[in-house]
Amino acid sequence: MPARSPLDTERDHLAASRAALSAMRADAESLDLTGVAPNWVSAEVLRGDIAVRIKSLADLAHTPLFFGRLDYLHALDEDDESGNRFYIGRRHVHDADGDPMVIDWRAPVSQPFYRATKRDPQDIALRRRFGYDGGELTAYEDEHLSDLEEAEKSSALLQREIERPRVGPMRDIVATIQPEQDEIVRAPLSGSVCVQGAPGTGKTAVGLHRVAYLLYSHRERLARSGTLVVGPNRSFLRYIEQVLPALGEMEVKQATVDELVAHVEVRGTDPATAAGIKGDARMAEVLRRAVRSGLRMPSEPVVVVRGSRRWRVPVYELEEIVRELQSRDMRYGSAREALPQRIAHAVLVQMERAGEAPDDRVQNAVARTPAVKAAVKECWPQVDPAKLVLRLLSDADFLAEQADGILDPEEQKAVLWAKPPRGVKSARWSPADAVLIDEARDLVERTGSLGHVVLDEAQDLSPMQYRAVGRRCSTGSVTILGDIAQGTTPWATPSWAAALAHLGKPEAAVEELTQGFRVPRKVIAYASRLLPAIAPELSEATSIRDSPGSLDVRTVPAGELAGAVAAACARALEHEGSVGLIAADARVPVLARALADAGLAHLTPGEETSAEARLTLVPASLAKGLEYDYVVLDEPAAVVDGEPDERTGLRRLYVALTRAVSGLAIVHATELPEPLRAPPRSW
Ligand SMILES: Nc1ncnc2c1ncn2[C@@H]1O[C@H](COP(=O)(O)OP(=O)(O)OP(=O)(O)O)[C@@H](O)[C@H]1O
Repeated sequence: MPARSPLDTERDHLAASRAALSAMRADAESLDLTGVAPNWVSAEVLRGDIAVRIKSLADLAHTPLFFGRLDYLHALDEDDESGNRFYIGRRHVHDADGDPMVIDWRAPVSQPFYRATKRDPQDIALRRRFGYDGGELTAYEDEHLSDLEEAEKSSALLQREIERPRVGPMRDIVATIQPEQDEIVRAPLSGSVCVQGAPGTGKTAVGLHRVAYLLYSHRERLARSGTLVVGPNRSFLRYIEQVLPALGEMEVKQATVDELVAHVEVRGTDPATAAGIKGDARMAEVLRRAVRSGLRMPSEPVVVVRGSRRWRVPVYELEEIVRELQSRDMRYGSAREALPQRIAHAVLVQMERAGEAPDDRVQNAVARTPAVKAAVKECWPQVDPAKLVLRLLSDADFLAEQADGILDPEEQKAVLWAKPPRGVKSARWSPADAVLIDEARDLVERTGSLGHVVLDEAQDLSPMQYRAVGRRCSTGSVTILGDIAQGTTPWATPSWAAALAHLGKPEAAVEELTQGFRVPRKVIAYASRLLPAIAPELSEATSIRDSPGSLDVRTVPAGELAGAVAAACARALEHEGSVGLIAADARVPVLARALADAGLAHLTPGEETSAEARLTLVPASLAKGLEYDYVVLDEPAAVVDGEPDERTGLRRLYVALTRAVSGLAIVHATELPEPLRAPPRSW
């Protein structure tokens, strides 16, 4: 028999691991729950858990079960049967004896796969990467990390994975997480991390893998407290939603900031000035005052009648109770709940002095008497957060009182409704109003905190929005991902220090990612010409992609623009992979018609690209976070003009210029914005 090649041996291990995974699944499916759970509720919960486990044990034919191997120089544990060789994959697989066949990428033993270098081999003799074609193992590549003779070389498999055309939703990157990314992924749960990174440096990917890592390392704690990924809009969330399930994590919630604060129906918008003021952190103080504006000192004593006796709590004593509650760092609603008990306690003290021995039940009964209730209503009225904000935005005198010394008269005028609505239901609430209501709610009743929140495209939030996200992780931690240069709201944060302060996590470490995985060299160099105008403090991203990429800039006569753009899309579609046509929002209808005239069907963002439908028409306002193999960019000057000021316009353009994985074609009739006028460098 001919000797088996190393590749054959690895394929044997793959086949054996697959068989072991099927056995694990069969085991889970055959679990008999009869008599295990004490009641039907627990039985249902258990059944649900098992269904999730069965699903997570599915063997996805096209997803490699392992993508790497580590041979340690020394066995990690003398008694450990598994020795010093580990296969690294998306999930743990063990054989019938419980011995590991594949180790989860998140386990501590897997860490050197991502971090070990020749300079710091971390006790690794061999790191092997596997190449697959579909589900088939076709290649491997070795690095002998402890062999100083072996020259360091860049990995062709890694490069191939990074250059692979992208169709469909975002994929995981477990096989190729880079050392600087891995440090963020595996940062401890207790600390909050803020990542500044140029376009395509893997911020979103890193954030999602971090959640998966934290869930693995702190499963029970986070299962109880919950985890959440916050993204800029639904189409973005749809683009990333399959990454965590592919990593075996089905329970992570996703939401936009607007969805987090959806206490009222949002049907309106604000002019930029009003939105800016409503999003300003000073509004938190205005609301704090407004919530407390109904507090009054008691005007009459409380008289409680029980049997033949009357008990009287004098005004000065009631005042003391109210003052004491006011001085405490308590939510308005909790203090309101405590007040009747405090008054009842004062009655109880009198009863005890008179020789009675009342117990808790008596105190509760006294707290519920009409006299006590009336006093509470007078001194500490109930606050409905939406009604309060409604009043603040419609009643000029009330606003003036609450905003005195905080907002100047011009600012007050800007936030007041021109025509006050009749009630909460009929009001045309804007997104910024909903955030104000959320703040007011939190002043009344504490918002529950999750264990960990990932906030993506964080540069665009207003201070009030940061506060809304911050209270959802007040006792947990947060991963903040963003790029100051891509801030396109009028209130985009000027610095991460400011954002972190509003989030309530000023101590978070700020890390920077600079290696770009998406945008080819030629394209990122061209886009980076905008940096001095939009974020002079940031350094240009480097591209770790080998290919320089293609960059084509064409000028056409104004009357021919839409047709030339459609033709550029047709040319892009000749290549493999996805195509995104990005244009100023206002130009989308014209271009939709031009595509139809050219016989090109198109999708809208959020609709999944597939081998048959590969062209998406993307309004510039929705391009953030997305990527396409080929991008056709329509009329850059229109993208800039679509924004209220030039800096925001150039930032929007920077986002549009940095969505391409392989090639970018720019078609324009109007002169290009100044930094882009000189022709691109040839490579
Ligand atoms: N280590 C890696 N290996 C392979 N691909 C990677 C790696 N890191 C990132 N990528 C890929 O690079 C692309 C860009 O990543 P991602 O969208 O996370 O970047 P980003 O920094 O969030 O970009 P943007 O600022 O534009 O939102 C994605 O296709 C991602 O899968």
